[in-house]
Amino acid sequence: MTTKIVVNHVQQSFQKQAVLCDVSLEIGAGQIYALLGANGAGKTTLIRIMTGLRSPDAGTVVLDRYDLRTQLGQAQRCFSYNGQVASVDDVLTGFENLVLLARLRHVKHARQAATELLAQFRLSNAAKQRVATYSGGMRRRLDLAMSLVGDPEIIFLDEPTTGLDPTGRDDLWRVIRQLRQRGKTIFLTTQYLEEADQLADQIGFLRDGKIVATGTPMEMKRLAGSEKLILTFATSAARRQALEKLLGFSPQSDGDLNLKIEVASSVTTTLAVLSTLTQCDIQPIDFHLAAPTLDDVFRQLTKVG
Ligand SMILES: Nc1ncnc2c1ncn2[C@@H]1O[C@H](COP(=O)(O)OP(=O)(O)OP(=O)(O)O)[C@@H](O)[C@H]1O
Repeated sequence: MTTKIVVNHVQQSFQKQAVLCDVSLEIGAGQIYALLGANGAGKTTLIRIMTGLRSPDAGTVVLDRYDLRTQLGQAQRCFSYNGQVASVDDVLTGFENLVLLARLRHVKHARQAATELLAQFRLSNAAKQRVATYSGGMRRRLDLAMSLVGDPEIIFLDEPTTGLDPTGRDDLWRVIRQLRQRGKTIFLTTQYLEEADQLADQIGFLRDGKIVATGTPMEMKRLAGSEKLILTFATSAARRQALEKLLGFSPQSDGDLNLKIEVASSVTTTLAVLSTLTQCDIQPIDFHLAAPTLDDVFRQLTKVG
């Protein structure tokens, strides 16, 4: 796989306060990379550096083979940046916004390109409406459509679904997945674990100015440990009794009525646990397997760090 984005040992401080200490990452062509981090972790700072809007104190960024320090002009032609603040003009219609930008970017057949983008983002019916009348979700979709004018290879999205309702968010996720299917390379920042889980091929956790963990959503979840078998009992007395009988499985109490058991091999352990309980005539009223979530990874990273 060709590498599209390389960030090498980037550092950035503001008033002697280090925000990015040493950030390196690589993203392959056609991949979605989600950078996760809490408020103020430095996500926007990194995206601004990766798009040439800010020069870092140290380190380099290469986009599609172009080093931003020396080839910013060439690099700018291959990416688009969609920031947290919408870049659309309220007074113009959706169509006019797109045509204007297409002409500024010297796109041939600007009107046709605008019409196609409106259709792709399910905005054809609103094409002739002023943007001031659009809902938040429609504005965000138009904003994303704007960032695709000129058909860039690399797309940067800074917290793309912040402020959207669940329908607007699902819409945007669908569009982002379609872009990936068309071979676009996407770097997005998010505070939402679920968003990273749903969209990303690679996830990076930014904390204390560093990427403290990186991997696929599956690898990240493995970092949080194995699956857990959750057993629920009708009374706390039954739960206590079960706890004594299951000591060999290292059960942990989880609330008043639940027991939690880590299972390396889910089927074998679940069968063994249930068979032990049956032999002792103890019946749980419910049981289920819980896969680790990215929340667990966050907790794990906080514990380790
Ligand atoms: N131009 C600047 N001058 C001084 N401090 C700055 C500047 N830009 C960012 N910072 C500081 O750097 C830190 C990281 O900010 P940044 O906006 O990159 O975080 P973020 O992870 O994007 O946060 P959020 O999720 O809230 O958008 C913050 O403490 C912020 O106040």
